[in-house]
Formats: sequence, structure tokens, C-alpha cells
Amino acid sequence: MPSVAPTTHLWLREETKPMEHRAALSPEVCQKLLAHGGFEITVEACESRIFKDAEYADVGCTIVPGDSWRKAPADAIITGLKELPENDQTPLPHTHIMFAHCYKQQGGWKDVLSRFSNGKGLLYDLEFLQDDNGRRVAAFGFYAGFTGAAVGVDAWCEQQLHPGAKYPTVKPYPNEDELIAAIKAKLAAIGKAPKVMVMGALGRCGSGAVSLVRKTGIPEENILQWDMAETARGGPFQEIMDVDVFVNCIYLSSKIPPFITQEQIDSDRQLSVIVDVSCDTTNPFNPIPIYSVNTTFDNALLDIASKNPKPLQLCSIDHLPTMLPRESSNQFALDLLPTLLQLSDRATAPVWTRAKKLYEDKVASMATADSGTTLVSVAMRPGKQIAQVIQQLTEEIGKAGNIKSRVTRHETLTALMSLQQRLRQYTHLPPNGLLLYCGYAATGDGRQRLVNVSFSPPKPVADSIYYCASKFVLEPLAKMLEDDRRVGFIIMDGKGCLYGAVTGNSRTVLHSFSVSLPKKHRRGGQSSVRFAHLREEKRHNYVRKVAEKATQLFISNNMSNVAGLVLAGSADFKDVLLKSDLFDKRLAEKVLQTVDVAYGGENGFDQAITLSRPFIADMKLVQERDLISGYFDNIARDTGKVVYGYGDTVELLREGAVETLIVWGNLDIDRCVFRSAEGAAVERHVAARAAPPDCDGLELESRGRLIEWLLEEHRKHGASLRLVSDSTPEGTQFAQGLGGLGGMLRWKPTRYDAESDYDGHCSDDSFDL
Ligand SMILES: NC(=O)c1ccc[n+]([C@@H]2O[C@H](COP(=O)([O-])OP(=O)(O)OC[C@H]3O[C@@H](n4cnc5c(N)ncnc54)[C@H](O)[C@@H]3O)[C@@H](O)[C@H]2O)c1
Ligand SMILES: N[C@@H](CCCCN[C@@H](CCC(=O)O)C(=O)O)C(=O)O
Repeated sequence: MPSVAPTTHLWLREETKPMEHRAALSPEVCQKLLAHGGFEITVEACESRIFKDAEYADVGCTIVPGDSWRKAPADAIITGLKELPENDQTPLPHTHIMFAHCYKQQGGWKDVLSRFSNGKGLLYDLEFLQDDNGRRVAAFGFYAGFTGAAVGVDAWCEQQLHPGAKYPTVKPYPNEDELIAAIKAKLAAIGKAPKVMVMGALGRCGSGAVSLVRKTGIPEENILQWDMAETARGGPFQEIMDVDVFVNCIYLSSKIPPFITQEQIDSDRQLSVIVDVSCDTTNPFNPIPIYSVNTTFDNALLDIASKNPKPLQLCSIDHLPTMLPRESSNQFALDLLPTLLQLSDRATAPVWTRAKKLYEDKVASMATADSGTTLVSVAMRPGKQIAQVIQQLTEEIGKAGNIKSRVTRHETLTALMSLQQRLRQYTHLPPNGLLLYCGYAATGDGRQRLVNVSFSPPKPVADSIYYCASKFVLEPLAKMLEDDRRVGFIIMDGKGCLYGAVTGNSRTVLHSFSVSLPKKHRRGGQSSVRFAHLREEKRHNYVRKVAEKATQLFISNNMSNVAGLVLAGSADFKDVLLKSDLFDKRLAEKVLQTVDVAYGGENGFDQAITLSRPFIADMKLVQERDLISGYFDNIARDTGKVVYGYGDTVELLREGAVETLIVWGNLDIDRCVFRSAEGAAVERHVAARAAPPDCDGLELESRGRLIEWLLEEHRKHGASLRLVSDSTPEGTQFAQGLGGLGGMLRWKPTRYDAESDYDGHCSDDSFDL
């Protein structure tokens, strides 16, 4: 019987990176593969792809819904270009062909790689599919350099034509002629040409960049082409400062001295635009160590902080060729075709076996690679000199260069430099001093994120500190947030005793125990005197136990550790305790009041807090309860001057209607922003770590914690923000019943009926931003 060759099943997945329009397989290449035989091709429907679904269907591909690759048959080879959907750490059981950017210890590399190994899948990384001479079989480099240089020259033109204006969103072009014509027109309007340096000019990206610059008519004498020979002496290079536009296109494979330093940027320079096509943003050896994020097509330029007032803008878009999606995809897919045709022999074809071996080596390297994290904390007390701390950070940067582990060194350097950059933005130290925190911190979903925050705290910073450790040093902050007072509570009734404490906005149960005391009435057979004696003895022992435990809990270092004490109970026990000699005198002196409560245990504790209001009204916990009670009271009275639900609260905040924004401190909700084809933004809210919601097929543009956004946003709309805990019954009801977000309003909105649209779940309200 003739043997039937097994079919290779390619599954072209939908690209989910915002504004990605390219495809790893073009319809033309699919047609060729199918005509060759031995291939089956499934294509996920995708609106943003430059090739229409119908073009694939017409050549014989099967069209399936987008994002369905997870359920693809086990033998399907999932093919794509850019990263898989974010916020997903699920194991990957399939074989994938893609650019994964996780073989050079880029930020989060282990998270990416371990998804494949955990799922027993396999990664064939497109960047490392090489022929027998070590040359890549397919690459986007030429178009990356071409489009990157286009952004660079165009940004320079915009700086001349509209100084200080925001650089417009970069749109894809139907073909390169239109792109060149657009730039030529701007250059003609300016009447002079910039000086451009292309670094790595002999490579794919470099030659693309040089080609673009020439095609725009910039004269040859304005184009500096550098490669290995010119940089052999080691950076930094003053020559870069002397051009207008610097386009970096090198392939970074080992440690090299930086091309550019902050000191140069602060000094006299011609340079006003950098395009880092290489985009080794999170690589430990990034030779342009003055930024730490990738930019995007709608926010293409980053303003680089500099003491020199001349602007310096940097582009670090990591999928530039999508600006010319048709040309770049067609060329890439055709280059890849001969290698794809060898897929049926991938167990022996060298190009595939090498890629598999590399993947296995990289997976094995995860076990020994350093994973130390470096988090930098700086506290500056009032009066501290900013320049002095910047100098100290410069010294630390020098020392960090000697850290042995590449990853730790890179993370430390990034944190220190980002902090320096942040500090330079302050012209003077705020009256209470400053707290600064920076470093790659775990986000809780198995990933890492560069945290870079600075703020002036509500009370003066007590001591200046500098710490570089595996944790942020939060003590200075925690101390400030701590209420200076701690009030103790003893809730005692005939069934048992509970000890609690209220500090700041926290209410803590310290200890509790139950007791079984004889009732007052006489039990059968016992003499009444003996019974009374027994009963008294048991009550006495109970009071003794309560008193002893109180000493243990509320006396430390021979003195009371509470600012006041409240004795509460449903019977006369509390009074007995107060008068008893057994009760420590140092504690008796601290008793603020005794209160009658209807219950024992935690309910009694809550009631005691309420009844002690005159004594503890200034404590955060009480203020928090009052705030939330007032909020609920407004709901009960239907005043219309409150709002709840994520969508409504955010919308009314934007309108300036929210006077007090109430946010539960543990609000675990993400804010997803989608972009419509017309450019309008639509916002949705989902539980953190949940899959992104479907927003009528719109592209997800960004996702982040709602609370982080609110902490910044409320200021713009004149709202005061109150962070509340769930440590009171009211707080629990607010967090669990109303989702933890709401607001007190300045006026009653006409078109909202706050009660009618709340459904107790994450709101999926959407609106134009
Ligand atoms: N941003 C994007 O959209 C995008 C797209 C494609 C590629 N890239 C990145 O661009 C980089 C280059 O890719 P490529 O395909 O052009 O590589 P390539 O190997 O074709 O070219 C790299 C060039 O850099 C030169 N070079 C290396 N080290 C140098 C140094 N220290 N000084 C001067 N020149 C040096 C090499 O000699 C070579 O000519 C890669 O890191 C790639 O990931 C980015
Ligand atoms: N140099 C960086 C990656 C930069 C982003 C490259 N993206 C390119 C990849 C294409 C190519 O290399 O041919 C893209 O076009 O999206 C790293 O190595 O981590």
C-alpha cells in the first residue's frame, strides 16, 4: 500500500498587539504551500491584518474565529509574528513559530519561555531560523530601518514646523512611495535637510534606514554611516551629539560600552531625535541607556529629560515594519517559504533541528540563570540637596557596573538611571521631602514590571535613606501612615472575652476566649450557699483571666502600649474588672470609658467602636466608617448625590461631578482601553487577571489597574480621594456589595439613576474618552 505523507497543519493566528497589521503568512505564500501539497492551512479571522480573510479563503485556507488557536488540534503549528495576548501565563502545549524575544535575557524572558516548557510545547523563534551559513532565512530588518528612519526624519521635520506640539499618531502607509512623498513635502516646506547618522549601517535595518534617507532627497554629505569599524574604539561618541537624527540599527549580541550617556545629553548638542530601531530596551546591555520603555504608534516619541533645554525625543517602537504592512509582510513570507516547505522533514532538516536545539538550551538555561531582583528605595528628608542624591546615584551606577550577574546588573542600572531621571524633574525638594521607589517588581501574575514612583509624603520624611535590596523599603512610609494612637478594647460578657485594637484605619482582634459560667439559679441537690460560692469563684477566676491576658496584651516594656482603653460588655463584668485589684493599675489609668453593648465577640467590638466615637473621632477608622455610613445614608434616602459602579463613577468623575471619590484600597479591577477604527477610545472594566472583555471586536490598546489610574486622574477633576479599607462592617459592605468604588457628588446628575444601572458586577459601561 502506498504510504500517505502526513500533512503539516499551519495555523495562522490573529495578531493581538495593538496596531499590528502584518502577517507571517501572506495569501500568496499560502497558495504556494497548498499548491506544493502536504499542507493544510487554517487562518484566524483578523480585522486589522493587511490581507483580508477572503484573500486567504480564496486560495484554499480555512477561516476560523480569531484567538481560537488555544483549541487548535495538537499537531497544528501556531504561526504568528508578535507576542501572544498579554496577561496570560497559561502553559502552551502547541508548537509555535513566532518572534518571542526571550533568548537574550530581555525583561520577562523566563515568563515567556516557561509557558512553552510548562505546556510541553515547542518554540521555533523566527529570529533564530538560520541557514547553514548562520544567516537568517527571513527578517523584517530592511523595512524596520526604512520606516524607523522615516519616523526619525519626520519627527525632526515636526520639531521644525510645529515646535513643542505633540507628535501625531503614526499611521500605516499603503506603499513606500506615499511615505516618501509625505516626508519630502515636509522637508521642502522647511527648506533644509537634517544631518542623519545610521549606526549598524551595513546590516538589514541599517541599509533600510540609509535607503529611506537617500530616497527623501537628503544629500549624501548629511548621511553618516557607521558600523563595527567606526565603533571599535568604544563609546560614548560625541559624533552622535553632532547630528540631528540618530538611527540605531545594530544587532546587539554582547556587552558594549554605551553609545550615549546622560551627561552628553545634558551638554551642548545638535541631536534632537533618536530612533532606536534595535529596541534592546530591556536588554542588560542596551547601548542607549537613557530610556526604559517601548513607544507605540500613537505615542511614538518619548521626551528625554535633559538639562539642556533643546528637546530630545526618542522613538522605540518594536514593530516598525507594520508602517508598511503589505510590502514588509509579502517580502518576509516569501523569504520564509523555502524553510516552511521543509517543515514536513523538521525532525531532520538542519534549519529546524538547530532552532529546536536552541529552544531546548534556552529552557535548560532558565534553571541556572540569576533571578535576583533589585529594588531601589530613596527617602529624602526636608533640606536634603537634590544634586547630592543625583551624585550619590551616579556613584551607585558606577558600582552597579561591577555586579556579576547580567540580569541583576541590568535591573539595578535601569532602576538607578530611571530614578536619576525622575529626580532631575524636580527643581526643588517639596517641604515634606521625597520618597522614591524604582525597580522591576513582580506584578502578581508571574510577570515583572518597572515600577518608578516618587511623591512627597503627607508628613515630613524623618531620615534620608538609600537602599538597594530585593524589597522596597516601605517603613518610612508605613510609619507616616500609622496613626500615632492605638486604642485597646476589651469586650467582656458572660460567654467570653475579646481583646481588640484600633489603629489608623485598621481594627484588629488580638485575642478571644470563651467561658462557661454557672447560671444564677440553683442546680438540683446543691446547697444554695455552696452553689453561690462556686459561682462566685468561677466569676472571680474569669475576671482574673481577663485581667491577666489584658496585661499580656496591652503592657509591653513595663508600660501600656495603648493610648486609651475601652471596656465594653453586656453585663456588669466590665465594671467588676475596672474596680478589681487584679486589673493592672497602668491599664486602669488608660480607660477612656466603659460602654454597654448588646453583644459579645466581634459584633460587640464593632458596637463598642461606634459608642466610643467621642473619644476616638479623630482616628482614621472612625472617619472611614462615618464617610461610608454617610454614603450609604445617601443611597438609602435616594438623594441622587451618590454614584457607584465602575463605568458611572469614572464618567461622573470626568464630568467633575464627583466631590469625594471613595476607593477600596484593594480594588482589584483592570481598566482596558480599546481603539475603534475611527480612532475613538472605549473603556471597559474587568476583574484583574480575567481575560480581556470583548469590545465589539475593537483592538485592545492598553490595560492597567483602575486604582492606579484613579490615583492620578482624580486630581484633574477636582475630586478628593478617600482610600478605605474593608476592616469595618461598612467597609466590607462597600467593597463586596458595591464593588469598592463610588463617589459623593457635587450635584445630582440628570441622566443617571444611580440605583437602576448597578448590577453588582464589574460594570461594562463604555463611553468615548
Ligand atoms: N524596532 C523594530 O521594529 C525592529 C524590526 C526588525 C529588527 N529589529 C532589531 O534591529 C536589530 C538589527 O537587526 P538586523 O536584522 O538589521 O541585524 P543585522 O545583523 O542585519 O545588522 C546589524 C548590524 O549592526 C552592526 N553592529 C553590531 N554591533 C555593532 C556595534 N557595536 N557598532 C556598530 N555596528 C554594530 C553589524 O555589523 C551589522 O551590520 C535587531 O536587534 C532586531 O531585533 C527591530
Ligand atoms: N532587539 C530586540 C527586539 C526588537 C523588536 C524586533 N521586532 C521585529 C522583529 C523582526 C525581525 O527581527 O526581523 C518586528 O519586526 O516586529 C530584541 O532582540 O529583543
